[in-house]
Amino acid sequence: MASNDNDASAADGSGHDPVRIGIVSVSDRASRGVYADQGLPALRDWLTRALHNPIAFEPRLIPDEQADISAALIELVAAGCCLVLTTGGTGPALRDVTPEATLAVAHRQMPGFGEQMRQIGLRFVPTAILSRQVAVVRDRCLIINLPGQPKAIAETLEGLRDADGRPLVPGIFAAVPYCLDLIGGPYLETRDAVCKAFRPKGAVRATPA
Ligand SMILES: Nc1ncnc2c1ncn2[C@@H]1O[C@H](COP(=O)(O)OP(=O)(O)OP(=O)(O)O)[C@@H](O)[C@H]1O
Ligand SMILES: Nc1nc2c(c(=O)[nH]1)N[C@H]1C(S)=C(S)[C@@H](COP(=O)(O)O)O[C@H]1N2
Repeated sequence: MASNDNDASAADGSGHDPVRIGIVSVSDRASRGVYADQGLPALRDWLTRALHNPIAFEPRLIPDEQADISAALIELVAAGCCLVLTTGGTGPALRDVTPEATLAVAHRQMPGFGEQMRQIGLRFVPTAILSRQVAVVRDRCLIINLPGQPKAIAETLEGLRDADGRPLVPGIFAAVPYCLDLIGGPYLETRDAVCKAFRPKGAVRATPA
């Protein structure tokens, strides 16, 4: 049974729930300034395009250090984030520890996300099989690992469309709003042109006027 007990009206008067979202870029080189971080802008851009909800972003740029990543995730959940998206550090290299850091703070695992993310990735690159990305729930927050390639962020969230814009492989974000409903989070509303969220009929709320 979906529990939408967070029915607070939006601060912007739009009728959409305001949401706080953690965005975490995990990269040794970007955090040292060797190259400019593209992870946080890509996450911010995609979420802003995809959601009607007013978003307060909580950005973090951190090196591939397991303890630092876990600490950031714990802090973001405690700060009231309903969703945290990480990018980077999911591969098999010895410095890649984002999945371990995420599992260390998990209350529950959500294996379906990892399964689907690798299926999507394989439509773009054969090396998607190397990504160990996971998704977990901590308290009322969903935490999802995305790969580090900046282009992989939209690919994974949005999926793949044919030349006419019809979905070929559903992106994982389609399942995120209903997941948040079920764990007591805010009601996310997506822009269908970017990502059509799926909810069972009984869980769909009337559109704000
Ligand atoms: N935050 C980022 N900003 C820009 N490009 C990135 C970022 N993170 C990763 N990339 C690019 O994607 C590639 C694969 O990402 P991965 O997370 O495996 O990084 P990496 O090779 O471990 O290096 P680093 O942790 O120093 O970014 C990188 O080699 C880099 O070209
Ligand atoms: N959609 C998508 N998934 C992808 C990729 C990509 O380009 N697009 N790159 C893959 C590669 S090359 C690797 S090594 C793994 C792990 O990447 P990470 O260490 O940057 O997280 O993600 C994979 N998943």
